[in-house]
Amino acid sequence: MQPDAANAPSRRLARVAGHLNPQMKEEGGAPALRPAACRAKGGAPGFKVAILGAAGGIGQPLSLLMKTNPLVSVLHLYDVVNTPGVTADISHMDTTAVVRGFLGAQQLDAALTGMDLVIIPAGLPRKPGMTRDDLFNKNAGIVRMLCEGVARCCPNAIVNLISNPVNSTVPIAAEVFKKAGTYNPKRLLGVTTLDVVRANTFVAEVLGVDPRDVSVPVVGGHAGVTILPLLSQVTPPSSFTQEEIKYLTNRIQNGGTEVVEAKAGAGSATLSMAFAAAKFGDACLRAMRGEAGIVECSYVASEVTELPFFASKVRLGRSGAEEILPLGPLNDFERVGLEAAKKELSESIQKGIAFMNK
Ligand SMILES: NC(=O)C1=CN([C@@H]2O[C@H](COP(=O)(O)OP(=O)(O)OC[C@H]3O[C@@H](n4cnc5c(N)ncnc54)[C@H](O)[C@@H]3O)[C@@H](O)[C@H]2O)C=CC1
Ligand SMILES: O=C([O-])CC(=O)C(=O)O
Repeated sequence: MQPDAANAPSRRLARVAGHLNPQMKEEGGAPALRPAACRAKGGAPGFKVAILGAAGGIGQPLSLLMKTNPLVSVLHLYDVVNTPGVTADISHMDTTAVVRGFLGAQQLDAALTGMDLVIIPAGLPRKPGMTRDDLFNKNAGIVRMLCEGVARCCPNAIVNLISNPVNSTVPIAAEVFKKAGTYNPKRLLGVTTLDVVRANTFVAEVLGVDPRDVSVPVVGGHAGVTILPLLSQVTPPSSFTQEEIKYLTNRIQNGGTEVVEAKAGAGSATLSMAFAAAKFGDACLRAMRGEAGIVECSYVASEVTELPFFASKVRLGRSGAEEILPLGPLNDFERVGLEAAKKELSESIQKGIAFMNK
């Protein structure tokens, strides 16, 4: 080898070094790679996904799981703390997605620009003794600010909203998008997948079968009595005693509280939630790619009941929630549950809308 050649900077290394994110370095963070220059070689281009609240209890394992998703080509990790470390760590995983970190409000727009899917687990979690609604005062403002960013920078992105109280934060997000003139109800999806994941698990335990073979529709909303599992519609078709129905309904409705109490002040469900959000995010991406027949439960703008938002089965497509499926036949127990769910949901929806219009 010529001495000159040995001393010349490697073109390949220069390419990587040249793509350090100077903003992250200025703020004392670890360097990150610019996505545009670092597209996966050979594979399909994939989707650009942002996670807002990526350094949190849900955000970190969710970032890890989305980094393993082959449909993701670029993964933007945004938070107001700790993204340099999380980004450096996750970026070393030898999977396709290129990871880039963004820290603090001044980098929100850069995090969101060009995104196809935005997943939002930012906000405070519950402690024992709190309801999800007790999080409203803190999380409403966070969701508003982040959704204003979505409206500015990626108005056509599909949004998966996790931050609690979901029953109110989804209406808040809808109002933000309406005010910005970017609202498309198909693109705003409240994540209730954890309720379905729990329902599948608990029902499978009772039936003594593999939870992967069980599918329980869970409708209504995402808090207490608004979480309404439709055990009469479980697949494969299964019958339950009245005692089993009461036990399962109660356990599914209070699954979040079960975890909050077990964690005894250290937060709420994070790992199972990350699993559920990754599952739902993957379903959205597959639908956006054109895969047909993808049906998931989600809390969306809806005409299934008289309420403006309701969780039910939705058919996902290229543009998000393309069809809201009807509830199907309910038994007497479920009809009573539906009335209780609607009463509480109505108040939570109004609270969200009022927050945006005060
Ligand atoms: N939809 C659902 O099924 C579930 C929802 N949740 C909700 O998800 C939320 C997050 O829970 P955890 O991850 O356990 O909380 P966490 O406190 O561990 O993480 C939240 C993260 O959000 C970040 N954050 C705060 N303000 C922000 C802002 N303005 N912009 C960007 N990031 C910001 C924090 O810095 C933190 O890293 C909570 O509201 C919780 O109630 C939790 C479990 C299930
Ligand atoms: O219970 C909480 O506060 C978190 C949550 O939404 C859940 O685990 O379902």
